[in-house]
Amino acid sequence: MLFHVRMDVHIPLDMPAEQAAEIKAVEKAYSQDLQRQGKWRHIWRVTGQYSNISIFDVASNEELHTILQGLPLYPYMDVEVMALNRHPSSVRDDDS
Ligand SMILES: O=C(O)CC1=CCC(=O)O1
Repeated sequence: MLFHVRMDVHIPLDMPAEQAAEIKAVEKAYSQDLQRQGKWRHIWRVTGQYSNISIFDVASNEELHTILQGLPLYPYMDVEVMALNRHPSSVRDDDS
């Protein structure tokens, strides 16, 4: 199942820089592990914003929910999820 996910990150301004850097490092490793597993298919920075647009390929709504709640930055994010279906006009074999 494919999902389009937008994550807007709002790290509190009073969080110590060292703590923020540590959370971001753990977040990166978590994300890259899921990318290597093929579950986090794409991640794109939204130009000019501390936001990303991601495509997840997971087995269920529950799996996506668990992945998102496991993000180290999750407590500091607004997350928007859209479920995707294959478009009948698509010529791509890898988008379902
Ligand atoms: O920087 C972001 O957009 C938040 C984030 C999600 C995965 C990652 O590595 O950073």
